[in-house]
Amino acid sequence: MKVAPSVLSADFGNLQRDVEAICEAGCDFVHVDVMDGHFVPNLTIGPVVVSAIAASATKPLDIHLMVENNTFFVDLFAPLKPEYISFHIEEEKHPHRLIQKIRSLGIKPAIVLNPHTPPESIEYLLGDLDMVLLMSVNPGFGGQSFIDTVLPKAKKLSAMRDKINPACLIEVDGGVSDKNVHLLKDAGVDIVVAGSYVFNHANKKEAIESLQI
Ligand SMILES: O=C(CO)[C@@H](O)[C@H](O)COP(=O)(O)O
Repeated sequence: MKVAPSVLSADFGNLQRDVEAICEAGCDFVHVDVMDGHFVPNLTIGPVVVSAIAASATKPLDIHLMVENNTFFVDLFAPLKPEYISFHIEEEKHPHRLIQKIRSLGIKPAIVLNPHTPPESIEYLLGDLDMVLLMSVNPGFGGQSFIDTVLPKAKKLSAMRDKINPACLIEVDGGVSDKNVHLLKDAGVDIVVAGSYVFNHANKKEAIESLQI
């Protein structure tokens, strides 16, 4: 299991220190939550702060867009050369076109599904994706409880992925800890995003390693 700590739970007064700390502690990706105050009822960071994160990070960025105008934000963040840009299927009229655009910029395209969105909604996109991100909380905030219906959903998606595009990774985000990571692994998940679990832990290396099972 690979681990992408969510910077949303970092101390923003000491962002450089916290980003360096998770990278030194052995995380696999740095997960960056971009919220516009419209698609979700919260507002986070834009390209100025994300470029400061990129400058401190020694691990690849995994940018999760929670925004209304995906194309505008893809253009804003592409120059930072993240590993992944993920966008919500619920907010995109032309997801296939956007996948092609992200790939043409040299970035791996990923799609995010909210807790209620079925995996079948992306059946005909799966072959073109590098990753699918399943939300296990309602997007917008860190520190929420894990919604366990993501487990059968991840299993279903994993079976679809094995048939259609075995190289496509499955990531789960929200309420992840050492208590549920084994269940996620059994369901076929490859990457977990963890915010409060990693940043509230006294020893970040220990926290990250407890998820890298
Ligand atoms: O995208 C989001 C929330 O919208 C997540 O990345 C959270 O930031 C994860 O935080 P925890 O649930 O692990 O505290």
